[in-house]
Amino acid sequence: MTAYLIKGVSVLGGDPTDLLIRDGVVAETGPGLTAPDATVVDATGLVALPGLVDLHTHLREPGREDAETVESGSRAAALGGYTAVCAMANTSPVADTAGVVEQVWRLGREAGLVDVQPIGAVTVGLAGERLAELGAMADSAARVRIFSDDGHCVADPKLMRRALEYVKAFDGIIAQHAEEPRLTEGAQMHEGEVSTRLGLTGWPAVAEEAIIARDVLLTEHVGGRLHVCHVSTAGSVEVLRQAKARGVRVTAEVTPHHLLLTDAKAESYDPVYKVNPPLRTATDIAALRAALVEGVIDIIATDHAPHAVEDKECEWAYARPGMLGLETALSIALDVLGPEWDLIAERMSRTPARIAGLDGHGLDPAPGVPANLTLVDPAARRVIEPAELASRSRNTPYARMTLPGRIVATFLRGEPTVLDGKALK
Ligand SMILES: NC(=O)N[C@@H](CC(=O)O)C(=O)O
Ligand SMILES: [Zn+2]
Ligand SMILES: [Zn+2]
Repeated sequence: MTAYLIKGVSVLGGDPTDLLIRDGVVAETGPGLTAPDATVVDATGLVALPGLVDLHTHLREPGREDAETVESGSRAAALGGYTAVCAMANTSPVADTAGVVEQVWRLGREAGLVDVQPIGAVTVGLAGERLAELGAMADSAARVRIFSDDGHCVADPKLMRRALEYVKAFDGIIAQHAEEPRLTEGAQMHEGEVSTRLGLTGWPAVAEEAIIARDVLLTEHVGGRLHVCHVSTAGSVEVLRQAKARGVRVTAEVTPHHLLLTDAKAESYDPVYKVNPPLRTATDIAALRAALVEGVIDIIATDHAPHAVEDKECEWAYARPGMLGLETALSIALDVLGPEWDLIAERMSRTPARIAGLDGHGLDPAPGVPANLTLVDPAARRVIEPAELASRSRNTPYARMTLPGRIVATFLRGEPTVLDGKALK
């Protein structure tokens, strides 16, 4: 195994120092290190962060390998500074058995670019009718601990209660896509002034808030663990604030796009802006940003949702919801939060690693710690070119935008997956 000597790097914004990486771990830190056998990486001006961890990624394999594969999504993740991603279960076939989650887990190991931790479905086929084999997925080689019907809401309160109860046996988490289905029938975008003007059917904020409120109460009742996916409204933040004040075991994520883009984007009728939950208002964005800083929202998760051209470049009403996220998330976080490196590490690495129970991830570089880390050039600015993304899909909402920050290198257990901004596999 090659040793790497990273010279002149700022760990989380601190004074320049050196990091020696050997045998998969950070062997030594401090200024002026030497190691004749090591490959030197000049990291002058770069910031080292613990490798990013995404709790919410769609990799599309098995079933839609034209949109993304475990390998292409892993490469996009590594280029985005990630060392671990949790793969959502809405594949085809659905990841609702030990066999499918083990397949995804194995494909992740073979790609070897990030740790791929499969999420299991809550219900068979995401149909919301009966519980999937949660125990078998937990006992499988993939050791599933997070279960989600993401893409669909577990709308039946009795099923949701049983799922929360069942996974307590192994300290599992139910990650909910909070969308009351009856309140969002035919919905195309956020229900508000813009939807009224455009004449598009609205997806009201209360459809999200009502499910979060219900699930928080169910979680409190059974003493389980709930994670709320892609929180998008100011009202949801208030529900979460109250729940946390009462000590309910609930965590929540916000996506980069919900921190930056508003429903006004729908005025273009460009389906690249169609997403679930929909882009909301500037008031919601302000509340989400404040909640993220405060910790009412625990993490940033990408909800990276690749879609093939024919599913996205069509009329708004027929387009699938979802947008790419892995290769731009850190830039959006820098744009929204500024160079608050400790906060970024907390919300994009340490806390998601802790929630998902990913040992060896989310740890600041220090002697003896597994070398899962990423090097960022905070001074760089880059223009997003969809054709240059590693994802198999092109549905980024940031096309031709200039964004701050560039991932220069990513290390997974001491081996570079990205160097000089290029993926090594
Ligand atoms: N976010 C989306 O708009 N789409 C996701 C599903 C989901 O996260 O709900 C997808 O799988 O495409
Ligand atoms: Zn969802
Ligand atoms: Zn999703």
